[in-house]
Amino acid sequence: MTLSPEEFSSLPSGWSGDASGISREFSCSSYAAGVAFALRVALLAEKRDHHPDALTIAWKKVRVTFVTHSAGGVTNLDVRAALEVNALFDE
Ligand SMILES: C[C@H](O)[C@H](O)[C@H]1CNC2=NC(N)=NC(=O)C2=N1
Repeated sequence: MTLSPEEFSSLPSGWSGDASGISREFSCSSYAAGVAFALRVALLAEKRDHHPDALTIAWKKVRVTFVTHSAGGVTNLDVRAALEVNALFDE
């Protein structure tokens, strides 16, 4: 089931979006730290079998976007993934 408007207003810290996906941009201490973080996001996604729609590495920044492709919108799977990515970043 896709998120209700109320659920969109209480996304995990730093995340925003709409029915097309939720995203957060993470600031990293260096380009290499960003690449390492993106790899950890990718490995988590493999473990959970829930993958970012987009995982973009830029200079000292990583942007992560989730949407549940099979549901055609944002679901609790995406919110759970966002929380886990936040926890990875905060480790
Ligand atoms: C077969 C496999 O479980 C599916 O293709 C999974 C993989 N990862 C996925 N990730 C996301 N974000 N949405 C999906 O619908 C999805 N489907």
